Amino acid sequence: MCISPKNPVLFRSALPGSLILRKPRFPANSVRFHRVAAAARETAIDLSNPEWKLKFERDFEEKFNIPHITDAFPDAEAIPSTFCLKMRSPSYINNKDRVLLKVINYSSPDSAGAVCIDPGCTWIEQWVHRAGPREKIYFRPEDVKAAIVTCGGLCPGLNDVIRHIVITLEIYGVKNIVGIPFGYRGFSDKNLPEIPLSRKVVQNIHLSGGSLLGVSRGGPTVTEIVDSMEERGINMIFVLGGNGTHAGANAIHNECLKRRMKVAVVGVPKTIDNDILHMDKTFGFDTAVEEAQRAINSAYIEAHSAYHGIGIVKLMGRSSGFIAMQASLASGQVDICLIPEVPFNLHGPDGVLKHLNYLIETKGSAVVCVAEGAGQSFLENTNAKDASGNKVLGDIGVHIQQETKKYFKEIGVSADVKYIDPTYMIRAVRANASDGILCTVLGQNAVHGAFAGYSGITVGIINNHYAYLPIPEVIAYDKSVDPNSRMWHRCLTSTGQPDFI
Ligand SMILES: Nc1ncnc2c1ncn2[C@@H]1O[C@H](COP(=O)(O)OP(=O)(O)O)[C@@H](O)[C@H]1O
Ligand SMILES: O=P(O)(O)OC[C@H]1O[C@](O)(COP(=O)(O)O)[C@@H](O)[C@@H]1O
Ligand SMILES: [Mg+2]
Repeated sequence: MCISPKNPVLFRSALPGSLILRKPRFPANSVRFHRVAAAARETAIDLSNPEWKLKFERDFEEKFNIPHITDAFPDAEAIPSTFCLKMRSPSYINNKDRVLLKVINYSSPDSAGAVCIDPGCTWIEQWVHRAGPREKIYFRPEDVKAAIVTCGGLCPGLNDVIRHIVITLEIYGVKNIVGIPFGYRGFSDKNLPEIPLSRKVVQNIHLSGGSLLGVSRGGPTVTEIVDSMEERGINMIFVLGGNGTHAGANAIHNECLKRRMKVAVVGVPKTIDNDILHMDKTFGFDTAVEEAQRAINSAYIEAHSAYHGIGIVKLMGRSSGFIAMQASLASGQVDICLIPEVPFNLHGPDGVLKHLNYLIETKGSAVVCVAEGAGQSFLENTNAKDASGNKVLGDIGVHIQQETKKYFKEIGVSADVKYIDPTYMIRAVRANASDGILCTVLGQNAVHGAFAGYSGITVGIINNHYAYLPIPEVIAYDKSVDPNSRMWHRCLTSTGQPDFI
């Protein structure tokens, strides 16, 4: 039966024979109204003002405006673009071109996944800046010293992005291109020399995973980084990293402005967790999902071939379960998908373990896919942080494995439990074809953005189009799986799992 948001929910638990009355854990209406209220609050919209829609759209345009060199240097000279292709002259993007951020016109807040500004769910246009080459540029290629730095954890596609930044810079005519070794650390560690980059150096780097430049967490302060940039004469910097790296990039941009340095700081979002706001996806995510399927398939084969086999796979996702959700959906072999956004119990009548027993009784085997950030409340909180200040997580995969073994022993049912942790294997692979294309376009657009004179921006794919966004807007908070979204519900449809609360 269908779940009505208006009533308590009657639905059949996956446990045999039990028809139970439950309140929906995510009462759709209240969540949606909460979202309406939150959106209105966030934008300080006075809905009683008849002009509120116009005002919202104007405020949005302002918020998503992308900082330009001329904001601080009104006299900065614009010259005709030096970006030229051998075969033909390129077509340019007009600075006024925009990409629509939200493309669904929800007719009511009850509509699945609806995010509304007002209770009537009025259609509001939210436009962001279109990425690509501009006719006028604000840097003379011969005056440019461009640097590339890759920070945070590894991610498939880093080399592809580096490669295309270098190739595109050369097409503009830049000769002085360097890589900063091992993330922000390379700015302060005197034992780590710059890596000279050219088309020749980067020609084949996309054929392997990892980063040609190396990565790191932690490192120097923003002041030290900008001191070092000043010393080295860097006036264009491409920063590849996640939310932490982008917070750093934005601080670098602000510090450069404070020092009146004419520098373009451009980010390219990198995280297999896919937790960056507003974009369809970040590069490396598709590859990670594809690779994760291999681990899930192995867990399935192991579980399916064993008597009462249970396969458990842990996938990355510090605070968001995108990889676990998408890999579960893609594989079609997962019975239970656990993500940080959706609380669950292991024990008790509605817990995961009881359901595992049901699966063993009915199917003979089961596969669990768990995101690393899920179920952290079951584990000891050590308060430990990594060098970047990220919380060090406990191993939920090991915990579920141990609890599963214990549980089946206690109830006297034999169970053959296998645990696979493929996390670092997934991160280290080279980008697949779709990520390869994404990386190519992002790398090229990062260079176009810098030459166009933008700074403090990042580049992303939005509704299949490429856009520039101001950094603060993409890192305001971590993007996470919406438990009310169609995608999570599709995942639940695929696994057939009940609520574990
Ligand atoms: N709020 C911040 N301000 C400035 N730099 C930051 C900030 N957060 C993280 N960083 C720096 O960014 C780099 C990468 O951050 P990290 O969180 O490890 O990875 P990611 O960028 O993938 O989220 C590290 O060198 C870290 O010191
Ligand atoms: O062992 P490391 O290098 O700290 O990486 C672990 C983390 O890297 C990630 O894959 C991605 O994190 P970043 O986006 O911060 O690089 C997380 O899912 C995971 O918690
Ligand atoms: Mg991060």
